[in-house]
Amino acid sequence: MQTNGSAYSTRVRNLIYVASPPRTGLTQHLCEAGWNAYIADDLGQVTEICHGRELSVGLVEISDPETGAQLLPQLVDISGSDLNWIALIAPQHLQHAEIRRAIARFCYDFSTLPVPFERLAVTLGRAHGMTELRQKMSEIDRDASAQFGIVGISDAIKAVRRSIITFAVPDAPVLIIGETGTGKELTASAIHALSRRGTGPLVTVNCGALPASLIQSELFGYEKGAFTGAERRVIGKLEAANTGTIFLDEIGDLPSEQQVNLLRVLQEHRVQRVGGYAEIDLDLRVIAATNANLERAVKEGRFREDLYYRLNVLCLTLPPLRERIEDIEILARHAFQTHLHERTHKVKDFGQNAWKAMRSHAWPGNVRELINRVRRAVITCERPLIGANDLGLGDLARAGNGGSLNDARSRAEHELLTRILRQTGGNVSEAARRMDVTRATLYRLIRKYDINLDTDLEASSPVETGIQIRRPLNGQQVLPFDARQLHKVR
Ligand SMILES: Nc1ncnc2c1ncn2[C@@H]1O[C@H](COP(=O)(O)OP(=O)(O)OP(=O)(O)O)[C@@H](O)[C@H]1O
Repeated sequence: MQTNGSAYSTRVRNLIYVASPPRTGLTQHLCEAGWNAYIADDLGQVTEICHGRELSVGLVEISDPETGAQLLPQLVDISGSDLNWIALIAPQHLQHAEIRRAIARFCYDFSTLPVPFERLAVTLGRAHGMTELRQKMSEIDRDASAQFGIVGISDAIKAVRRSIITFAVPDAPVLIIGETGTGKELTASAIHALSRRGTGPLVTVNCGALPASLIQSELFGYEKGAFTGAERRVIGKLEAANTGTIFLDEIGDLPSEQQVNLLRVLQEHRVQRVGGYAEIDLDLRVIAATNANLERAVKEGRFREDLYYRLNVLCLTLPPLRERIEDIEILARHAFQTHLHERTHKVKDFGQNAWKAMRSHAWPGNVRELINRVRRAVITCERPLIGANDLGLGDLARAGNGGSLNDARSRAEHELLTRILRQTGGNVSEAARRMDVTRATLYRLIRKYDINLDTDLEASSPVETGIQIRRPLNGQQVLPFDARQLHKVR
């Protein structure tokens, strides 16, 4: 039921009034004071009313302290945390500790019955004002916290955004260090876009995804007839990045022979196509990224020291998501909004246990994993609130702290799995052989870590034959995610 009071007010203020039965006098007052009051007497009606409406205040009458204490968290779960609840309660019921606790935890305010409407009107007005203020603040926060498409409010991510601005000005090489999915490519794109080369190309090469035999021609290009099958001249990635930026992802995986060649290009600013004689002048900036410990690779002789120092002029480290838990909510909300148009049901927010699970999860796949989990939940969740199960984190809603031995094992397992899958270009049979597990186990791990072979191994090259997963693994829809928020050429 709805009572409409918009004739008395220039601005519409929507309120939900939960009572069984509703007080006729009160609904009339609400109407006269300019409230659109939606009246509900059970949770089903609350769900229906809350869906798709901009409500600012909830008014709930507690007729029994015990059921009331259970009702309040359910109301907040249905309405989402943006709505301010005000409890109306008889004074004697306030003797029950349970209901006092629930009101303190889940309500914006309360009034004891009978309540003069003038007083209640003030409380309602304040609650409405607070909701509006919060919405405005979150809009402002959202804008400020998403500069260059890099969302986050933690000190660490703020420092990253400051570094991006600083590093965009000079033309010096940048080395970005961070685990998989922490936003290395996004950061490189932002530096490029802000730099004087921003109108030039940004070319990405995933050094870990290319077999050694192909890297040379991929980077340097080749002339017609340079080798069997070279039927025409092909421009390499370095040449394609001329006047712009080349982003060398997974630089630690570059084979040593190519490390020498790259070093020469960086020193001489010139490139020679395979099978060609001409030296082509290059004017480009290099941004490299690694999720491996390059210093250790240098010490162990796997990575050239001179190349390391040439690349590591400006260095930026991206912290893993588990070390900046304060970013989880804003990132999840950002992913939720981004993919809301894909929802198939009435999903409108995250439930309490989803937040709990997200805070407990170790996020071995970092922001990429979070985006993919939220996206999948938005599409598949059939209820108004996304739960931990919809995110595939059901177990964590009950336990987990991110720092346990199991979490560490999971991280190591995930890292190895992604690396091998990249190296094999997504070839499951080959990856299973290298990891010494059966294909069934590999499929299980891929599902466990929510790895999407179409997008998570984006730059992988399908050079090796064998079974390539291009279809859903568990009967669910494949959810590709477009990482390219800023322009680039692959
Ligand atoms: N702070 C952030 N805000 C918004 N989106 C982010 C953020 N960090 C990462 N992402 C998104 O997460 C996904 C993974 O990011 P990106 O590809 O830049 O990570 P990466 O560190 O380069 O990963 P990998 O090492 O696996 O290549 C992308 O979709 C990117 O847009």
